[in-house]
Amino acid sequence: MNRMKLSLFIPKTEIEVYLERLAYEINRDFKDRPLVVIGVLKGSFVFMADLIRRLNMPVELDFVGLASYGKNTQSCGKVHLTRPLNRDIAEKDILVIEDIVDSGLTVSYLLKYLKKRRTNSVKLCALLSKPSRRVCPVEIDYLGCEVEDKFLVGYGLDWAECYRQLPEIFALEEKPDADKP
Ligand SMILES: O=P(O)(O)OC[C@H]1O[C@H](OP(=O)(O)OP(=O)(O)O)[C@H](O)[C@@H]1O
Ligand code: HPA
Ligand SMILES: [Mg+2]
Repeated sequence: MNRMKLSLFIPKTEIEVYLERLAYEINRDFKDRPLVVIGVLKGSFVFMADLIRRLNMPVELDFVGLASYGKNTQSCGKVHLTRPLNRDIAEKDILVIEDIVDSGLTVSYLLKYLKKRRTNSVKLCALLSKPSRRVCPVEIDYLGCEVEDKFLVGYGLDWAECYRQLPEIFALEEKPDADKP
């Protein structure tokens, strides 16, 4: 990918509206029930940090590392487990945190992985969903917003490991090439 530009896609103020609503829904549904919140690294870490500080119930955190994009804007089709879950989650209520559900491959892989662990319940919270790109059907229990088919970066989302630190979400777009006819 060359000659790329960033266009603001979801500003901070809008991200905050999604955070408040999602936290409200999770607090309402779980009340004081303790939750094990599992973030999918690396993309979810910024969203997760902001969301958990709005949760009222006792929360334990853990992480699982999954990757399938690398330097591409499309999944390679195979999900790699880069960090396994290092704790027993039997009988626990689990909330999985994703930055984005795109093809659905990552989350489908994870839900299958968690199903083997005799949890009490597993719910999924994602900030973004790109339904037009879905390959694996996924039920998202708590969703920030649906987005169109654009490659997004910032707020934890990367392209080739870059842009995760941006505080807002941008679309990565090709610059019109002056040399092209
Ligand atoms: O629905 P999918 O098509 O599977 O795409 C969603 C996943 O892809 C991204 O992870 P990535 O593989 O880029 O790893 P990263 O989180 O380390 O950036 C993103 O953070 C999600 O985990
Ligand atoms: O739009 C995206 N941006 C960054 N990472 C992603 N992984 C799936 N979709 C995306
Ligand atoms: Mg990525």
